[in-house]
Amino acid sequence: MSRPRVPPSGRSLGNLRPLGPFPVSAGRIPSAAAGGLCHENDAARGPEPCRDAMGRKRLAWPGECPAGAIPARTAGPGGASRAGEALGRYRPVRLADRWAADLCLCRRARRPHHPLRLPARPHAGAGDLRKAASAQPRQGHRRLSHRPAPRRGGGLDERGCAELVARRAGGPGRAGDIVHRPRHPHPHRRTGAFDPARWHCRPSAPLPRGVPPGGLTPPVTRPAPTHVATRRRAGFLGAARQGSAVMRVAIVGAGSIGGVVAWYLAKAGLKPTIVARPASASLLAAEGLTLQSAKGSETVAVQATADAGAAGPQDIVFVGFKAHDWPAGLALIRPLIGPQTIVVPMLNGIPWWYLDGLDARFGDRRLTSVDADGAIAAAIPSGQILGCVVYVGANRPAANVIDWNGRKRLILGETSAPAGSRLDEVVQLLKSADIDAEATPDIRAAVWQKLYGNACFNPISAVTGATIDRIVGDPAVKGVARAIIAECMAVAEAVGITEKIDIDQRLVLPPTMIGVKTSMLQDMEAGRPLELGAIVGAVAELGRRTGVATPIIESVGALAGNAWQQRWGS
Ligand SMILES: NC(=O)C1=CN([C@@H]2O[C@H](COP(=O)(O)OP(=O)(O)OC[C@H]3O[C@@H](n4cnc5c(N)ncnc54)[C@H](OP(=O)(O)O)[C@@H]3O)[C@@H](O)[C@H]2O)C=CC1
Ligand SMILES: CC(C)(CO)C(=O)C(=O)O
Repeated sequence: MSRPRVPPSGRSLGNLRPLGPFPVSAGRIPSAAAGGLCHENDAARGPEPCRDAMGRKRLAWPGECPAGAIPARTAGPGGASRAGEALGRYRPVRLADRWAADLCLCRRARRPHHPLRLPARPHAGAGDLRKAASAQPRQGHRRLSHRPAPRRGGGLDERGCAELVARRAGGPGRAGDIVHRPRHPHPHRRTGAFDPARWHCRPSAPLPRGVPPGGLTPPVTRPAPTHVATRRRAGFLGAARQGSAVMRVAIVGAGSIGGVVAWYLAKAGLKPTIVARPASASLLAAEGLTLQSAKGSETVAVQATADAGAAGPQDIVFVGFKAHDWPAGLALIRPLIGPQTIVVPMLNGIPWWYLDGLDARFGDRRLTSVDADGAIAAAIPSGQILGCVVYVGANRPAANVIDWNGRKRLILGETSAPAGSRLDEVVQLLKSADIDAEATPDIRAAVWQKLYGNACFNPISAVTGATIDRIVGDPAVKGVARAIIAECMAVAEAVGITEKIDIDQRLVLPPTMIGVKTSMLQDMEAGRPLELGAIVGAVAELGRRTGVATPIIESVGALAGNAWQQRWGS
């Protein structure tokens, strides 16, 4: 598999330092009290005017602490030392705020993730983790925790943290233990009080279960088929929880996005089956799936197979293919689909199903830019699809290792049927696995909301090689992005989307987008095909059908395609 080249600057998902005075928020951590959001979708709400400590006007993101309003450090667990704070080594942030932000820290102002420690030096970036990963035998890197920076002045090192927590919790601490933020809403958020019972300490090398040291390929367990009537009565989740019926969940295309979803489902004990090409399937089955983020690195055991027929019909199939992978990948999906199967394509761009169920004025339902010969529509029954919009940032340095930016938001919606219980159940399933899933009554509006960003950032990044912040940090390039969004909005309106956005607000980045390479830039760097059909071609195609001109997005798309050809051949 070709791997993305890590540029000499090391500026990748995890190792970032924006250079210019970008129109981004000042890197404050959103406050819990104000709802602390940290999603790209915050762009839809946009920054709000406020004043900083000097009384100057500035824009702040919803939930963001204005500079003058950052609360003083509270004396809760993990508070940094006063000395460190005075030296400017620590950001005086309440931990409750950090949890509320789900450790979704601004790359520009990113601080170590350890909830008990806020030292000065940035923690290891993705590049460091990769080095560490390659330096260790696979079996030995089940937990590739970030090695904390050496102590400088105040702050606790990892060992100190473990001991402190253990002391507070009244139990023994071990060096290397990782202290996790509480999984559930926590009294700290309201009171700031410390409740040791709520903290988890995990041993340093406990995972994955079921992967023996030699790395055996575990058999793919194929649960006994459940009587459909039973599942219907109990609902999917109900059936799974009763233990009388095992819900069968498969992930096909466990790349960056599919991998994040697979990891969370596996971690939650839902035993998803990953269906992949033989090499990836054996690697995943033998070594597990590793997720690396600012929180650390953890590997879970997964069931993986290249034999979709053996896995058989599933209750839910999540598909993480890129739009152009679908036609070739259908062979892997078909055996997983039975009459009750729900298929969830996790995609950027305009999906092939977009025109299903819309009125006849759009003519042919088929979008040739994404489903040229109608093979996808023929293979996936339209009534069994749940649309899905993905707010996750991830990269895949190896077939079983994912670098992840910490976001795990999926928006799901019915594509043609009215929203109902099956949508709720899939959302609940994802939530039960700690994925931030939401149901929307209008999945097409959600598709466009996300597409406004992808349609400009992805092809521009493929042409220029710029991370997203550098695109909006250059006024001329930002102008191109603005023009592309305006064209997209005109097409969206023509196909019936009434929701409007403020383009300038859409181009003010939330902290998590700083330094992010788009998936299209990652593909460009790795020599993989670009997802231009769904992100550019389909917008232009819908524009043609509705009489809306899209010259800018078509031009940038053409440049991106040409840049790929010059670099990688046709
Ligand atoms: N990456 C990101 O940050 C984001 C991506 N998205 C969107 O999510 C979707 C998925 O993207 P992403 O996860 O990045 O894609 P990746 O390229 O990381 O993953 C694609 C997966 O599909 C597999 N695959 C492709 N073709 C086949 C085939 N014919 N048979 C079997 N397996 C196949 C690949 O397997 P193999 O390794 O064997 O090639 C890989 O596991 C895209 O629409 C993307 O735009 C949305 C938000 C953010
Ligand atoms: C850039 C990002 C994460 C959000 O626009 C994305 O969706 C992509 O990389 O394709």
